[in-house]
Amino acid sequence: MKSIYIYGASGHGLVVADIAKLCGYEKIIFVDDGKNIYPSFEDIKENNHIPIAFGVGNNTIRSKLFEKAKNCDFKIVTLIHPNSVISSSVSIGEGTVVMPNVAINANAIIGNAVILNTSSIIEHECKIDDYVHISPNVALGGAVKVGKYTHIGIGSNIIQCIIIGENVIVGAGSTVVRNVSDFKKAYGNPCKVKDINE
Ligand SMILES: CC(=O)SCCNC(=O)CCNC(=O)[C@H](O)C(C)(C)COP(=O)(O)OP(=O)(O)OC[C@H]1O[C@@H](n2cnc3c(N)ncnc32)[C@H](O)[C@@H]1OP(=O)(O)O
Repeated sequence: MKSIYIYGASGHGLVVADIAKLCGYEKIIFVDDGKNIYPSFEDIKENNHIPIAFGVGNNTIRSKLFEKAKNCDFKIVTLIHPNSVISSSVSIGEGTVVMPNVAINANAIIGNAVILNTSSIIEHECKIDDYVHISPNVALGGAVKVGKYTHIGIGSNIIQCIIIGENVIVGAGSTVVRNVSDFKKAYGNPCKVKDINE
């Protein structure tokens, strides 16, 4: 029986587990360091013959789980929902999850442990760095760049060629028409930009 660990038994983890099943994994084993009903990473770390994927939506936490699994030589799985549409020229990193109805167009580059959530559109030549979360119904125009740890909120639109830095949050339903630098929060239409802790 084909087994997989899903590290993080959150609501997001449930969605990841559904995709894993559609990708042919018959036995889902949740791993969670904070919930006693599941084994912790410490319990499973010697069993690195079973592949692993990540079920945590928080970008910083997901990056730490990814590094832990990598350091213990786990095979890190990239899960792609069969109802996504992906150009053959796209590259997708390890530990990334592509959810239903996602479209990724020509020459886009997607990093490690990224979440491309339901119905997001990643246009041609976009570059999405590691540990990014692109929420449901987001549209990125052509050649948009998104830096590490950034979260693009649900239903946002980003026009072509925009550069969004690292550790940025783009608020739900925002329209981004100018570049956004690192550690900013940007929301509204057109979005206003503030320091992340403002
Ligand atoms: C499957 C999934 O669930 S995926 C997850 C999807 N989740 C998201 O996309 C959430 C994205 N996060 C947001 O949009 C948040 O509201 C943030 C990060 C933009 C702002 O959060 P905070 O800094 O905590 O702002 P806060 O809630 O205090 O609101 C501050 C002001 O901004 C306004 N505001 C907050 N978010 C937005 C937004 N997305 N667009 C426009 N205005 C907003 C508030 O109404 C408030 O206005 P007021 O001062 O006039 O009352």
